[in-house]
Amino acid sequence: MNGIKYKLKVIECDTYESLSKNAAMMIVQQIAEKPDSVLGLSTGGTPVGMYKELIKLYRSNQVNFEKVRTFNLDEYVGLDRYHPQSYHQYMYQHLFKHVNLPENQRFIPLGDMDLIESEVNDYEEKILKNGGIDLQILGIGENGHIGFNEPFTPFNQSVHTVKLAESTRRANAKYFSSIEEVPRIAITMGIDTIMRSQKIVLLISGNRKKEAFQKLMSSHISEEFPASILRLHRDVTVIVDQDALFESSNQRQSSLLK
Ligand SMILES: O=P(O)(O)OC[C@H]1O[C@](O)(CO)[C@@H](O)[C@@H]1O
Repeated sequence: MNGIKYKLKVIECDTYESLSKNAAMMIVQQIAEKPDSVLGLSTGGTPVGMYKELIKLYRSNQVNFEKVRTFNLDEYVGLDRYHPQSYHQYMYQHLFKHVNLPENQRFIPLGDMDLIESEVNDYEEKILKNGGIDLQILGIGENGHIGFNEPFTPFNQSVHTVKLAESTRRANAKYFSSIEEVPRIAITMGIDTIMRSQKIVLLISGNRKKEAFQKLMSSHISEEFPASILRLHRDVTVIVDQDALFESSNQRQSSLLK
């Protein structure tokens, strides 16, 4: 990072389907250019459509994962890899079981409580040993978190454990039977790990993310809003759908008409 603020490239999509297709195509293009690419992957609701598109593209022979390596951003601490809400299971269900990505080329941090201390160092080291991330896919939390880097996480952190914000636990409670079941701690790539990726693609979808998108575009950089650091990365593409745009197309239309 050299302190220079870069312009974020923004792709506005009419629908979530179009956002998902655009994101999947960026991955396909990356793998076409570099078949042994290292991809950084994210979970949550937003990239589900992107994974569906990737599977379709794989089935129609438009992408080959044979040499690809993947590193996921984060995992809950306290859920083992077989827990249905673990990100290990998420990745298996939404992508890995459908494509030809060899098992020993997929990496997700381990959330097992007894392994967590060594995992923090091991995971960062594995990313470095694989040459770093070529293309990192990100989602964003309503509070601006990327990975599980909650507001006020120091920008210079590598892989670490984090106490989840209550708002994040509430947002993710829909995947569990009750909020009490949502883990309180997670392991995540740090902001520094993310910023070392060659390219970053940030997906922003839905009404709930309007404010986050607006703050991101305001260009003020602060640890209070973790995603604001992306301004200091030279190659970030934000793919946003209509629902998350802070001005609805009607509003834009009427301001054009004035
Ligand atoms: O897409 P969602 O479900 O809103 O999640 C937003 C972000 O929060 C996380 O679930 C926490 O890491 C990310 O994986 C995701 O990018």
